[in-house]
Amino acid sequence: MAELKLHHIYKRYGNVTAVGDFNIEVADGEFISFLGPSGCGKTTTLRMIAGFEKPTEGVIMIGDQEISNAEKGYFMAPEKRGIGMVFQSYAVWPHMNVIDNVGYPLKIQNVPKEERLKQVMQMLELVHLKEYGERLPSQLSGGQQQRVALARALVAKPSLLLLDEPLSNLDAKLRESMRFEISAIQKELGITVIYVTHDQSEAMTMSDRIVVMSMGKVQQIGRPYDIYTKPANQMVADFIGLVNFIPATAKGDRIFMQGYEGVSFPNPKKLVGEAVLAVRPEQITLSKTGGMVEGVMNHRFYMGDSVDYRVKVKDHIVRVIQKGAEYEKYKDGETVYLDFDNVMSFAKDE
Ligand SMILES: Nc1ncnc2c1ncn2[C@@H]1O[C@H](COP(=O)(O)OP(=O)(O)OP(=O)(O)O)[C@@H](O)[C@H]1O
Repeated sequence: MAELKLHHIYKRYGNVTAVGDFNIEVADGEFISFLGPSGCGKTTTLRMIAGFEKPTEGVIMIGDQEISNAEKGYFMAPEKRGIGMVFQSYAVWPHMNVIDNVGYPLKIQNVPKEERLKQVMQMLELVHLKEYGERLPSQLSGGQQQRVALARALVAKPSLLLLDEPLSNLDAKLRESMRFEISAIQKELGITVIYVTHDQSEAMTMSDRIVVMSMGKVQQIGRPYDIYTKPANQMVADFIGLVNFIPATAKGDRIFMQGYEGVSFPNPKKLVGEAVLAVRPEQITLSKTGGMVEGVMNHRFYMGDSVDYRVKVKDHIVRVIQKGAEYEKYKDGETVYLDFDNVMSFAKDE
């Protein structure tokens, strides 16, 4: 059972603030992803939880126990924290077979051989590698090696598991299937997981909540649905999913699309003056006969299950994605009309 709390965590390297004021309370059994572009501070935060980096400020707690308190100068050694970890470079030992690799954490805890083998085989069953116990890592695929690393992290029964881009070395298909396997294992064991990734679809499919980070700062913490449909700012809207930003002006209870003074949307945030409208490509409907704004078909990309259109609307290129559309329905250069649904709005600098 592990609840994890980060309270006003900062990490500074000289005058670089790698992480600034990170706060979260993670519930027992929750799957949390840290998501953000390269250099946003995900790994640094994870390493502070693991105990490989000391926070410059703030407190980290597992359950009721402080594992790090910068003000008091208290810092628990990584091996005492009882945390499991799998990193991007999932070093499995090349000279040990799968059983010995997975059993290693138990061996250093002096667990007797028979008991060790029993626990190792349980873990190998969980990660679907029961038949591979005698093999050396060189006789396994990348995905199988990844699962050995996962089994090794899990065998010590950590209540908190930290995963840092553990699927990044795998091909697209394997990554996809491993997502579901990791989720299933996490649910079955009821462990708390912190998962670092820059892959938004990975975070969306696996997480109970996502922490979106940018430039060392938490931008939003929320359920995947809330992050996607109610992004806190333009950075989050842009990073999670695809989005068109359209300049606009807010007046009273409406926001007017720039260049189309007749086209306006509700103003729930009571913005004033320069604003930005944001609409997802799949929330735009195309038509030949009429709609809110007129545009010219610029490009079409056939994606199999959908067509990805670029439509020139005045000076902007608007991206529209239609599921199940026929590629030939619109021709390049043809006049088309667009209707916008679920339009989001932000202040210009939000
Ligand atoms: N030891 C260090 N000394 C100075 N700056 C550092 C150090 N470690 C990290 N940083 C800086 O802190 C910031 C956050 O780095 P971090 O590795 O946490 O990012 P990240 O989000 O995990 O990125 P990536 O996805 O590329 O791994 C970066 O700007 C990085 O250059």
